Amino acid sequence: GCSRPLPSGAFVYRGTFVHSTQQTALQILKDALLGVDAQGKVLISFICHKAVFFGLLHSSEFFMPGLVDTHIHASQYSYAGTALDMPLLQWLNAYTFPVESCFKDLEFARKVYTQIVRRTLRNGTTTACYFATIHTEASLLLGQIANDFGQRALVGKVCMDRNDCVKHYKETLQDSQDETCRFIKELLEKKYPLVKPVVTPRFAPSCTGALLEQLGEIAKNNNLHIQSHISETHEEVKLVKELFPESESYTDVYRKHNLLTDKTVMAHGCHLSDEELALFRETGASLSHCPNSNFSLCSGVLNVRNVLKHKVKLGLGTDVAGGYSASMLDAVRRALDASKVLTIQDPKYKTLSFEEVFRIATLGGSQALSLDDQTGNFEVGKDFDALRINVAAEGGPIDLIQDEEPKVGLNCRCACEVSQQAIKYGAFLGF
Ligand SMILES: Nc1nc2[nH]cnc2c(=O)[nH]1
Ligand SMILES: [Zn+2]
Repeated sequence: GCSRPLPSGAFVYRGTFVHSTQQTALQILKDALLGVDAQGKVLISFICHKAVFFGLLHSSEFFMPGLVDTHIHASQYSYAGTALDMPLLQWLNAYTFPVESCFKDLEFARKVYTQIVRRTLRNGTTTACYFATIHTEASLLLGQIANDFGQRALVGKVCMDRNDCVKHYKETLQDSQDETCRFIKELLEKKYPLVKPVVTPRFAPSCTGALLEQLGEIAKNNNLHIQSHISETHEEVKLVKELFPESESYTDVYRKHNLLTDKTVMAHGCHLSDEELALFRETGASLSHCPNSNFSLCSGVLNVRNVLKHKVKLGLGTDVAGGYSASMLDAVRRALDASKVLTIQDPKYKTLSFEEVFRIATLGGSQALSLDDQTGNFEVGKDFDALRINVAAEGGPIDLIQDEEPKVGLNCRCACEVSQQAIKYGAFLGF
């Protein structure tokens, strides 16, 4: 509070802050104050009016929480925007596995991983949950690059011991298990403050039951995050039914192998049943909605309203390169489009609002990754993990009509103020 003096090294920002809370999908705080301590933690937010030293924002600027990409394949960036002419299972065999096998070459890996970390940061992604490839050394390198650039990241060495089509791009059960343990151990030993390993079975069709079992054990014994894919296409769901006939559902396959925990994030989930969503809710596992990928590969349309109704944690993901854009701003737009498609099909479907999608892209993502004690909004005690947006930046992508003295009756917008229009259109939709 204000009665206590600010600790040394603390800094107070004054200006407009935009973020989400559990109660309010989009809160806009004008002329507010936020204190940050020397460790970068939010110390006070929007209460104290007595502090003296300010970082003063221009009236065309605002702070918002860093965007959280809950699902992105760093290794697929080199062909983003190409090769989207096939459904998922063919696409994996024709393009993805051959490219991912190239990450045996560390110099190629360094080039692509440096580009994707730099690009996602430039797009405002301060937290990313990455798939790498099956290669331990290259996956460790991705962790190092994220750390060097200061991005918060979960990094997964991909595990797969089943692949009939691109035969050289798979591991033995033993190698997958041993290399996963080595990857986890070596990454943790680096003690990167923002980078952690995530146990990463590619998806059920790429893994034997024995491997899924081992990975569930490893995650449990080390209290680690888990990521994979689920129920992205109908064809994939059918394949999982054939490969795991003893399981009641796709979700049951992961649950049986202890891969559904409150630190699990599963990409897609377009075709999950209500019973499966109930399993997500019970276990605390979350979903990553990747609309660009779902449209680009014609996979399906996630019913976000139904996911939220089941109180399943939900974040947004780019899913590069199934999704062609590495920008979370694109994911926000595509999520709105996906919701509108459902409303077109059924006018009774309640379309997601911009505000709700903003929350899913920030706070929702942090909850989906169980990192909401550190990031996602500007609550006291969290890291000050923020983007400073200037809607009137020189050479920026939008135009705000300038009128220093808006005339009553004319619907003029003044660029000198961060209006609702500037936030929605300027910062998210107008690019
Ligand atoms: N979109 C997508 N789905 C997958 N399912 C298994 N692997 C992948 C992948 O690399 N991309
Ligand atoms: Zn994916």
